[in-house]
Amino acid sequence: MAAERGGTPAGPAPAPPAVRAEGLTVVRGPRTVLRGLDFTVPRGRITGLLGPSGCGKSTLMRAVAGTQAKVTGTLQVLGHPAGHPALRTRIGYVTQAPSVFDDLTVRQNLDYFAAILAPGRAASDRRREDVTRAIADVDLTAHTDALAGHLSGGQRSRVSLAVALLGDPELLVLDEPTVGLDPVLRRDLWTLFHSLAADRGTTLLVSSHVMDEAERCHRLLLMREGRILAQDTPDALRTRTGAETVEEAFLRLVDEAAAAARTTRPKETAR
Ligand SMILES: Nc1ncnc2c1ncn2[C@@H]1O[C@H](COP(=O)(O)OP(=O)(O)OP(=O)(O)O)[C@@H](O)[C@H]1O
Repeated sequence: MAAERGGTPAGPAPAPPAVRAEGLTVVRGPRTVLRGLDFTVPRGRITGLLGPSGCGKSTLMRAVAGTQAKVTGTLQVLGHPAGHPALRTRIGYVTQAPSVFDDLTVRQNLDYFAAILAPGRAASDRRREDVTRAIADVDLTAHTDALAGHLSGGQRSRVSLAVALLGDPELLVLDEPTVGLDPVLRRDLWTLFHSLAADRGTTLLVSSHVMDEAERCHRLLLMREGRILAQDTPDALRTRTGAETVEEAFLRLVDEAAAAARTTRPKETAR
């Protein structure tokens, strides 16, 4: 089990979060897509980013991965400002669109990216081990020599995930990794995510718009219309709202937010 960094002999001090955002705001085109978000992502845990389509999940992930323009506010990632060059090899980011070469096999795709991460003849044994392990991690060993262009959509996204796992990143940012997968593969991927967190100490930020995946996360960021509605464990969210499921808790929080907006609006317009 990976040790949490930052412990002291007097007692374990809580490790600083992997991601800390304060007043995070993103403008895309004419729209303010993220509106002053404050949140943290704890290290070595799985944080689920959940909310309806279009609420800003991908934009938030792009900001954390350092690929989003027009980001303001504070966004610290693994102790650096998001997008810092020192973060390039420490973050694995998988977008919704698989980025693989269709005319290469699964192994050739991974060999290519492994050679960028660890170039040179001296690293060739390590590269071979890393590639074989990453292919096994995503359950594609039977397809090692298949052309990526001949794989299904779900298999191609798993090749992208394997590429992200190659460098053993400290932070994995996964945008809807289970979309289009059958229930068995979804379960297997969640098992992999839990073993990455428990055995390798990896921090995972995983988005989904399927609320039943919320139960598989250690912690949740619930989003709606560019804002964070709540951040807590699934248990705490259910207890706080008196709901039986995270989906029901989400709906109650939406109603609470709408009621709060109704009570503040007359005062604002009365000025
Ligand atoms: N390139 C762009 N220019 C302008 N607005 C954009 C652009 N891309 C996304 N948006 C807007 O930003 C908002 C958030 O989009 P985003 O893709 O982050 O949402 P999401 O929660 O990830 O959605 P989904 O679950 O459907 O992927 C949406 O309202 C979308 O219309």
